[in-house]
Amino acid sequence: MQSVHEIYQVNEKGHLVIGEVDATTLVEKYGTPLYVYDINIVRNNCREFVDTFKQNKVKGRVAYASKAFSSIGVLQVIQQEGLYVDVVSKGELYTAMKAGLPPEKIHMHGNNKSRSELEMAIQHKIGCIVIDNIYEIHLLSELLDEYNQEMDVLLRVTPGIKSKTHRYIMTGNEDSKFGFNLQNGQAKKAFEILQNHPSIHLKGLHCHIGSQIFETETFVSAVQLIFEELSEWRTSYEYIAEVVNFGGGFGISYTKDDNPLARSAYVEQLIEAVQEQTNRLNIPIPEIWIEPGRSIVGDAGVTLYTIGSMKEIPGLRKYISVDGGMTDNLRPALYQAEYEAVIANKANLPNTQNVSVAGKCCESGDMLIWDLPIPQVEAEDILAVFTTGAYGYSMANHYNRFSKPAVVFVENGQDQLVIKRETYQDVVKNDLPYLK
Ligand SMILES: Cc1ncc(COP(=O)(O)O)c(C=O)c1O
Ligand SMILES: N[C@@H](CCCC[NH3+])C(=O)O
Repeated sequence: MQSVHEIYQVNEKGHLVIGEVDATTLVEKYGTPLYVYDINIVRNNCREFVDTFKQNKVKGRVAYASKAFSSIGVLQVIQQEGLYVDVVSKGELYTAMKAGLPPEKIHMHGNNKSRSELEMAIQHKIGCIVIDNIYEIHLLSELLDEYNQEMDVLLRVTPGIKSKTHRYIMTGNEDSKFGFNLQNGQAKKAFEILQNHPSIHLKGLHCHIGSQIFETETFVSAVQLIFEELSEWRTSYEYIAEVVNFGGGFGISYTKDDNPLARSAYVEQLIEAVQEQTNRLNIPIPEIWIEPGRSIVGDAGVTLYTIGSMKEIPGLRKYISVDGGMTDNLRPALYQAEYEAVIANKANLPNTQNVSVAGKCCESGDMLIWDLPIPQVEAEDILAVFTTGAYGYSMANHYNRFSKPAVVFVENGQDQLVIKRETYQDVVKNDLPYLK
């Protein structure tokens, strides 16, 4: 596999170019750390998913999992590309509404939706709620009565599949906090409550087996298990699902060692597996919904940092420190995630040393990259870390009271600020003095 940065160009000055804009110009204009998104990549990723359904002449729906990166600007792009949006909180729902998404194009997830989250979903008349547990069924039912409203739902099931990914991002295994267990009859119990419910309309089943998955066998197993269940419900209750939703989880390439399939290949495998099951069971093919997050925005993002201090421990390691770290990218600390990077202002120089890139938080574990080949560098050089578009800004935090970086979109040579850099006033804005 090629290195991820090989998709980027380097200009005659030897500077990295993102979306036809010199990365060093962006740094001069907006400062660092800076998240930069090439919006053409986001658009192409959306289109690949949508077009695969069209080409296969199957009714499909692509909902962007906005947890990967939620902002008004990105959701406007998502809407322009015709996608739906999935949200997991009031904050994500609020952002989607502010971005102008029609409420019927919004789905809501969550393993512990609160009364007020469900109320907000009902008040805005969103398109679908993915129900996760029995408590939620009762709460939703009570609220729908109160509001004299109805709601389309999917039932989230955990099929008991261990997807081949990091333990923290598996969600389809039996021992998971998400969804109704298929094996032990919990899903069936939920179905029995919902089958003739006056205000909750069960459209079908949902299942998300995990994230950053490189193969399709586990998706195909999920399809088989879901249809086995649906077949039982058909025999016992004459129930026919209108929708099956297989979530997101399609892997992307962070380093040259990652070998994801094409986006279209994940979708084609899902379609094929569903068709096989519906043919076998002789039932109409339901709509197939998916919820990609990472594979929409992940490879579109690059984070630019300024290099500061450096330290060499002879015979052991050379550290270079940057002006961000686990506050803008939690993934290395949380999942030992690996990244590739280049020196944006020296992108045409040969690599002559191996370094470890440290963040500036007070944690030894705040390391962004352990082994990075780079040319000779000095303070003030710019480090560009690739593939930071998913779960970067969305998991950014204020540890050590760092302010959150700015986000810039670039497209066809134009750049635009879409999230302002936080100020220190922003950081303390909710603090109140303790008056005694
Ligand atoms: C229910 C659900 N849908 C979709 C996603 C998006 O996953 P990914 O970003 O891996 O595509 C997630 C996150 O893993 C999720 O929990
Ligand atoms: N935040 C995770 C993925 C979790 C997906 C949400 N269910 C990551 O960065 O890989």
